[in-house]
Amino acid sequence: MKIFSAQQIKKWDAFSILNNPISSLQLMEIAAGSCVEWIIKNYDPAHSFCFFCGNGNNGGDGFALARLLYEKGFDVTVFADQNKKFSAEALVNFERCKAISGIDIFGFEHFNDFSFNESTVIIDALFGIGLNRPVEEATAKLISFLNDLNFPKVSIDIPSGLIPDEMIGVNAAVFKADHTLTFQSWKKSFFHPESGIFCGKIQVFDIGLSKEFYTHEITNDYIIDDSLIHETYKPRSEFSHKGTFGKATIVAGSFGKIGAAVMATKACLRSGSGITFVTAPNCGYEILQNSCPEAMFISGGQNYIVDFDFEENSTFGIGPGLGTHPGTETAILKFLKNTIKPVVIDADALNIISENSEHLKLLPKKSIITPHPKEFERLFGQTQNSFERLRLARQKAEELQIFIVLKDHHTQVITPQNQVYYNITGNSGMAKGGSGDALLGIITALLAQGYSSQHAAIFGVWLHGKAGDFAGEKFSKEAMLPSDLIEEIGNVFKFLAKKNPSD
Ligand SMILES: NC(=O)C1=CN([C@@H]2O[C@H](COP(=O)(O)OP(=O)(O)OC[C@H]3O[C@@H](n4cnc5c(N)ncnc54)[C@H](O)[C@@H]3O)[C@@H](O)[C@H]2O)[C@@H](O)CC1
Ligand SMILES: Nc1ncnc2c1ncn2[C@@H]1O[C@H](COP(=O)(O)OP(=O)(O)O)[C@@H](O)[C@H]1O
Ligand SMILES: [K+]
Repeated sequence: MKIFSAQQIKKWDAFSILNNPISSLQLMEIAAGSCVEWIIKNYDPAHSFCFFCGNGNNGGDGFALARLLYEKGFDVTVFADQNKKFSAEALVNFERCKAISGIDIFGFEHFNDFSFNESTVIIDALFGIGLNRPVEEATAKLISFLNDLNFPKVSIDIPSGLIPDEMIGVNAAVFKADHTLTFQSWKKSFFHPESGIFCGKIQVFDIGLSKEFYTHEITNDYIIDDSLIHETYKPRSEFSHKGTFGKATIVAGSFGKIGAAVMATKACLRSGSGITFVTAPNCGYEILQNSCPEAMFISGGQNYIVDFDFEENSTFGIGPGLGTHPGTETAILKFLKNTIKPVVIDADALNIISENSEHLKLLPKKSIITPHPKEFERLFGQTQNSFERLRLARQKAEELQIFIVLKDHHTQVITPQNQVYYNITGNSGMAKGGSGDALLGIITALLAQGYSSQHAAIFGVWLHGKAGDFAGEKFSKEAMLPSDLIEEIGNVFKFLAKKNPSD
């Protein structure tokens, strides 16, 4: 799914109104209607709703929603500033609310002495994607007051105070929602940790904006959604043999970190690799042979790797638990100097590369690197926030002609063509040592099976997150282990096969 900037979403609204038999007011009614449906499913009629509506169209959504909820029998109170000019649509919906005697409307100055009750739900319709300057002090006070209230909080379209495509200012006043009900598409700020933290759970409602605009409007930002994965996933042919699905070699482990090699190798085996090798130091021989009997062991040294062979037909995934011993460093750099085939690189292999910026030039074109934020910083330098980090990653992916998998809650896959694919699978149960090792194994297996670097990276992060979600459901986010995630990879493939109409 494409992601558009706020400016593009506004163009999309305008295009839909101009080219379809629908008015701005009708769109607002549809938007409010979709929120009503969600609210009815999630809150029983004993709840009372307090609306905080601004003067733009986000406020208009709020007034329309307040009226529709009232008509469904809910108790509704509205706060708004009648002294400021409303947008045309907001004014119509404000007047419609005002005409209903059962809806009380108060000025913002009364928020402090209003008595909220136990069943209150706060609806934030102060600002939407039209916010174009910092929130004024009085509104900031209101937002801070609302944030301190211990009631469920729902934002309409975007939490008020967030800027849709950019980093928020230091100490910016932002409404902190439990749920964000957004229209038509995700906004970029939902994905980034500094701003995404304000959104709670996100629901996206299709309000019927023009499909023609969606198809033709150009963007470089995408969500990795189920439909993209279905287009990417290649079911296995029954007329196949182990050679059909490639050779993968995991290069990992050192004394005390053989677990990293085990997890990467297991994830690689579970992700469909035809023939799997693991190059590790001898101290891991028995552990690896016992835990991953399907993989062939190749000795790379005694307690850490000091040498490994370049094998033309194999796809290499290098890094988990290697350590940064000078001997390992020499081996990694020698390997990179001798290979031109794309490789997958993580963890200590990235740390070795980051010691000298010249090493980056050794990365074969179309390689995939999978840094977490700290590894990214070691490789490419410090940035002030995740928006800046992404900008730098775009620049580096293009410069080096590699794919960067920037690991985060919403991992980003950055292509050499300057595209960004945001992942929306995965959960905090994966915030544990070992999850990254599994990701390296998964991506290596996909690359070995003939997926392009782009598809291996995109499919890999989605698969990893989805398996993490399945593991979280089974064991809880607290208790699930990266090993559980690896065991769930099979269920993700079953999920994909079931959704494939040919099966
Ligand atoms: N037909 C449409 O245009 C639709 C619009 N929709 C809603 O409309 C919203 C966008 O509406 P608008 O563009 O009117 O803008 P918003 O309602 O997001 O609010 C911004 C308004 O406040 C002003 N403003 C901006 N920053 C401010 C600040 N810091 N302090 C005080 N005032 C400030 C702006 O000049 C603008 O009038 C969307 O987020 C969505 O909720 C939806 O109803 C879907 C259909
Ligand atoms: N809160 C989270 N939500 C979603 N995914 C997460 C979260 N925390 C971690 N992950 C995922 O888990 C993996 C962790 O990788 P990494 O930090 O390299 O771990 P390690 O090297 O210890 O195995 C990444 O793929 C990351 O996206
Ligand atoms: K809002």
